[in-house]
Amino acid sequence: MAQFSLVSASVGLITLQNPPVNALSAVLRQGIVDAVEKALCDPKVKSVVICGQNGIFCGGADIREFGTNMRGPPLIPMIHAIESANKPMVAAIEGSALGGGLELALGCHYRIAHSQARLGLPEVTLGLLPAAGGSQRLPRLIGVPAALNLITTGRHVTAAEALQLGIVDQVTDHNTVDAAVKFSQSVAGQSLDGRRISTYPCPVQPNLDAFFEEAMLKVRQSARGAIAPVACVQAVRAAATLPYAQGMKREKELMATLFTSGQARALQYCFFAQRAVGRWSTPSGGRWDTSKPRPVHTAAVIGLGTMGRGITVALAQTGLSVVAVETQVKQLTEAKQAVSGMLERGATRRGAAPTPDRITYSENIQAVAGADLVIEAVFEDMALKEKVFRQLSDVCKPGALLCTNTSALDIDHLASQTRNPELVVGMHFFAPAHVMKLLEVVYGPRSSSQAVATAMQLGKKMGKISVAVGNCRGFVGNRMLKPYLEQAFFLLEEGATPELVDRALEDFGFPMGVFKVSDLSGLDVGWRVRKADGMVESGLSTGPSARIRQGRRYSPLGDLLCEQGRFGQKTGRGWYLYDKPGGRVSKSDPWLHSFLEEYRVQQGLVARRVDQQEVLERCLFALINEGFQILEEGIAAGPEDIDAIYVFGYGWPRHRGGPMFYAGMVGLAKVMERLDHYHQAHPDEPSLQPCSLLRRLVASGKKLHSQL
Ligand SMILES: CCCCCCCC/C=C\C=C\CC(=O)SCCNC(=O)CCNC(=O)[C@H](O)C(C)(C)COP(=O)(O)OP(=O)(O)OC[C@H]1O[C@@H](n2cnc3c(N)ncnc32)[C@H](O)[C@@H]1OP(=O)(O)O
Repeated sequence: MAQFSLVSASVGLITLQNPPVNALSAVLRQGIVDAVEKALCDPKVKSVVICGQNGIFCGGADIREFGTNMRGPPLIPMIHAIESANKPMVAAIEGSALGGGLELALGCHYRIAHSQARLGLPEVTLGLLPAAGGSQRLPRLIGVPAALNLITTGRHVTAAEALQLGIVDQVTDHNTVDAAVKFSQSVAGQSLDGRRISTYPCPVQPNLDAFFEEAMLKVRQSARGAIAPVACVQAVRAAATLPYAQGMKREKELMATLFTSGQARALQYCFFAQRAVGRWSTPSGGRWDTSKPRPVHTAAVIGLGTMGRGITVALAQTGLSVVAVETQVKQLTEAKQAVSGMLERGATRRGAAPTPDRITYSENIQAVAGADLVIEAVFEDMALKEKVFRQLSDVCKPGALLCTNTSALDIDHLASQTRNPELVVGMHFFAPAHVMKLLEVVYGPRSSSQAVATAMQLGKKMGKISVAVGNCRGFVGNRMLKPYLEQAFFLLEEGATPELVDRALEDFGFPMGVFKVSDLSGLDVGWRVRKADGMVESGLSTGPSARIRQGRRYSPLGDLLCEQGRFGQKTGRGWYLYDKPGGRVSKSDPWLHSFLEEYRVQQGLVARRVDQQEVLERCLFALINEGFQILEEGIAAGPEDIDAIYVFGYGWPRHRGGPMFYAGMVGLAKVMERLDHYHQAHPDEPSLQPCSLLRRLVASGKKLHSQL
């Protein structure tokens, strides 16, 4: 609802009340309409201030209402009524004014913001555009380039930037409502003719056509198939070229297409999934709302390779004291330099002071004795990690949480090396650890719920999307990646090229195809793992056993490239060719194509035409099938956990909602039917055999996601 009160004898104060973020639900919209009417009819009221309850102006339209039978007064006439009012309407912006919240403020005649406030039109991130006049008013207020930037990226701006851009009229460090009330009194009675943004002409943009052509090109490139950014450009173009009323008509048309699109549903699902993963639970009964995290003031990192350095930076940026341990002197010296460089660059980006003084370096593991939490980030080798955990168990203070940054190894086995296995959890960071948003928090059967809660809370403080997952080989993300990679290799054997496979995946929306990613992260990484698993046979043998391991199909292609020293970008050659070792720009490699042809001949394989649809179905449906298996085993608590992991850690296109959501969009019956089809053709590939949860869901007609 919206509360109306009279303050300072002549100011009508309208307070939006819809916790937690004052989203513009039907009830709140009705409340605003009623309160505005009251204010305008009351002769005592000479000016009006609109503010939000609990330190937040408004988080925008109520996203939960989308896709339902929307009732209540619509936003556009409500905002027009505010703009056309004959008493000054002032928005007092604290906390956030986002989406419909900022559009409401743009309907006001003046905007006063607190210095800590954030403003933005993030609709594009939900698959929409600012369709309550935002796409038409903002360009008129701040000019086309600045508005286009805000609307197509959805970025939030600080109050200082909003002032500089001209979105707000005043910024205060004091009580915003008081400042707005005072301000409103000072302008009461003045003409409002120049204050109604919809009446402004859009500032002239030179070379309009060329400007929008270039903008559209850029947006299409970065959108990777998302339709909302493109519609946002079209809406701003309408603002720049059409009178306001026609621009509004165009805004409405464009919104109508977006509003019911699958992409909007997927993006809005991601918004809620990102928040849902914070409400974790474990099979043993641990829960986010009943488990109290332990306080962490000092954290320690063991091992300062690439991952350890990133984790050290991420911890220091969170404001913790960090003890960083590296037993090799040369590595330690290099790490100190690298970490301070990363901190400096991070500080420059954020406009903050660097924080190297929070880090103490040591060559001795004894230095971690006082830490509340230790993250082991040594080389991915079980024997080495076992040794470190035995040492930590001796050295650390009672109650200290022991975490391992492994990407696949058994957490429970490591816990068994310590005196307090309940204090051991995995914290699987993604490289670069100070940049990537995802953190898998891995609990073993003996991890206490307090240990999980502590790691989850630390992840949140570090700005990560933390997802609690169970203990199995590769956890959730890497476990699902295995069948995806396998299928990509098999497709090469059957006639595809790395270019064809990568193109299909990039057209789907991944920033990089599987072979480009493999070149970037290094082919030797997987090779080492496969060797340790006894999968690698040196040289190329022929005959039926050459491509079978442990009774299932196996492709040695990656091993053969590694034997040639082709490790990807770092050696300048991998699945692609680079101009030099460390080069970033991939080129097709004729050698690789001849190698594949020779390989097929040697193996008696006849190349056939593989199309994009087969690439997508085999790679993605095999990955999704593993996701269902993971759900069935209870390794992930729900589909949102898997989807968040893939969207935030593996480049899954957000506008497709994550792999499990995508499966629902395609239709579970179709996914199962295609898997069955491919499994019949390739009976030696168990990852193509639909798992029993998928079969049961299809048989019962049940859905995995309520949104679908
Ligand atoms: C045929 C065509 C017809 C079309 C007619 C339609 C006309 C529509 C016209 C205009 C449309 C306008 C579009 C919008 O306004 S879309 C919404 C834009 N706003 C946003 O994207 C902001 C989203 N929220 C946030 O960014 C944050 O929540 C923030 C406000 C910054 C607060 O952050 P924080 O303090 O960290 O809190 P949480 O994010 O955890 O949120 C707390 C809970 O509140 C829920 N929430 C937040 N925002 C909304 C919202 N706008 N609607 C509904 N619910 C919201 C959030 O999910 C949390 O709850 P839970 O944990 O249960 O998920």
